[in-house]
Amino acid sequence: MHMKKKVIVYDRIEEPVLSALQEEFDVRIFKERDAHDNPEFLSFLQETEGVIGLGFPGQSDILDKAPNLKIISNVSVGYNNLDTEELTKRNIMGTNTPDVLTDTVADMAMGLMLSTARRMPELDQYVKQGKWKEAVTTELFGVDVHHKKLGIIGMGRIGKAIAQRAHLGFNMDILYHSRTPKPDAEERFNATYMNLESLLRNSDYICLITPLTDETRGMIGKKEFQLMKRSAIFINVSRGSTVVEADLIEALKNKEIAAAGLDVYVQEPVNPDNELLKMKNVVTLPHIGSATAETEHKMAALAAENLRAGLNGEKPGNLVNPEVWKKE
Ligand SMILES: NC(=O)c1ccc[n+]([C@@H]2O[C@H](COP(=O)([O-])OP(=O)(O)OC[C@H]3O[C@@H](n4cnc5c(N)ncnc54)[C@H](O)[C@@H]3O)[C@@H](O)[C@H]2O)c1
Ligand SMILES: O=C(O)[C@H](O)CO
Repeated sequence: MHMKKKVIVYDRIEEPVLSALQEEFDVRIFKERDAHDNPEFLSFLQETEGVIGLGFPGQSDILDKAPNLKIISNVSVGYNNLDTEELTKRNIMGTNTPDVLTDTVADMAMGLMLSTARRMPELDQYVKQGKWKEAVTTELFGVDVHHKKLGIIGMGRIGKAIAQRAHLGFNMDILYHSRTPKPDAEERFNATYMNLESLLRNSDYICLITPLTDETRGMIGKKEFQLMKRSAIFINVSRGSTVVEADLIEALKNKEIAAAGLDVYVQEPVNPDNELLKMKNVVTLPHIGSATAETEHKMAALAAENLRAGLNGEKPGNLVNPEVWKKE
């Protein structure tokens, strides 16, 4: 009898993609808490050929326990959960889901910027508590977004989609810092390339949207917050660990910056005792940049396509370690 290949769905994958995978493969769903010592997880992992999901810890200690693994298909564009060198060494493919989420994340970055600047969550509470009159006071007025300077750190797919919205929709001046200059962004959004220090000094809004790598880990800390304007509003939609969170808390407490809008945290789910959650000038979201019904579906479908290709001996469209692919 033909044996179905074993596949782990890690954390979750949306329907109807899950049902389709269950038809084709021997699927088992595991959650983050299982990754460490659940004997059922460890025994299934021994025989697993493919993993699909969110944030599977693709590091050597887990890979040692997965001798048959061929592919880890992330349902995310970020792949900081994967040790790509280690995967390549072991001939394991890693894939991600770029492009399909770009506009959704950029919409959310603009939403965070607007809601932080115009204090929307705070005002929402006043209205719902019947305190309309108390809400309409100069102390609770926000600041303008339009015609201000937006500094984008990481002018990639999402960075450019943010620049498009901010420049064409809100008449913002775009400053940016990236590994290399992006002539297309300069042409389309009149964006100005700057070193990090100049960007931090000159921006009214700073939006961080780089991947998390060895280079970007902690790239915004005490020194960087001190360079920002006291009126600056800081938005992080990248990964929590691109920022030194303790330094962000200090900068907000000491009024070195005005406010922050955050979708990501060093620890997720964020610890309820985290001081950021107690600050009125911080708008928080639970890492939902790409989480709309439409985009979740597109990401799940693309990740399943990558998984199928990898398990059928074809080259997946979104390899994050392309050097692993060798034609026989
Ligand atoms: N909050 C969310 O829900 C959410 C959703 C999607 C993506 N993300 C994050 O956004 C990241 C970017 O996604 P993308 O599709 O735009 O990726 P991308 O690869 O198209 O763009 C990343 C950009 O960052 C730049 N960069 C890399 N290292 C840098 C450094 N050291 N200094 C300055 N710039 C640097 C690159 O040059 C590139 O232009 C993802 O890796 C992920 O971590 C978060
Ligand atoms: O990287 C991404 O796609 C999102 O942050 C979901 O993890």
